[in-house]
Amino acid sequence: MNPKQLAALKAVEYIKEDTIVGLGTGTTAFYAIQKLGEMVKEGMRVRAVCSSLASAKQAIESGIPLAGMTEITSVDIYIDGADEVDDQFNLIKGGGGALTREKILAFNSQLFIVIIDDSKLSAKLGRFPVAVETIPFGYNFAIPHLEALGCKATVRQSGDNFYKTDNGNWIIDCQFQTITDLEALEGAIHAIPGVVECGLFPYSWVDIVISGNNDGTVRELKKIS
Ligand SMILES: O=C(CO)[C@H](O)[C@H](O)COP(=O)(O)O
Repeated sequence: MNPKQLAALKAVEYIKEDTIVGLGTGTTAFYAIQKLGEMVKEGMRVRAVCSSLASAKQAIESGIPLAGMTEITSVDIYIDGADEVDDQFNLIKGGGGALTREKILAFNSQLFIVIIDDSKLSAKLGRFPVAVETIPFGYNFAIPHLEALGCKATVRQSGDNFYKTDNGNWIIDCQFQTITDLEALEGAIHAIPGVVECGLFPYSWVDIVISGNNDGTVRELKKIS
């Protein structure tokens, strides 16, 4: 079994009967959705909210009922991958472009479980670019302000076009050096008009990180504070 699948299978053990489950996006979350689909087929009663149209499609095809968005204001558990995780559990997410919906679910979850493989671990964040979602009108205005914060900013492409998020927006990938103060950087990015959200997730939102390894082991990490 690959390390992402190991982490995902461990995480779904936390899902309880009759709960609202937030389902993330990406190749690691894929395995969690797949397993939850099997659990539902075996009789488990849950309803899901997904952080992307792709994950919602997979959930529906796997037989997982979706919750109506007008019915819920929080989720019991949210399981999702990450692109980079530091010692304190600060995260960079958004490699799959779903950061805004992911952030809404993470912020509004009772239990946020991050599933990764060991290659995602860093002592300090900064290896992976920070995705910044902007409305199309604002993206080009935002670039110099983002670069003034110390990054190299690149608009994400999909073939010959700009990559379009599920919210109809563009993404600017911002490659920083080491990120020393996540909250200050997040605040500065949010202050730029036209920015919808960015892929920085503070440690205080994260409850559990589960990481799989190529050697077939999986572990729950301890937060270093
Ligand atoms: O943030 C994300 C999508 O927006 C993903 O969780 C992140 O990119 C990790 O993806 P993967 O599990 O495929 O490595």
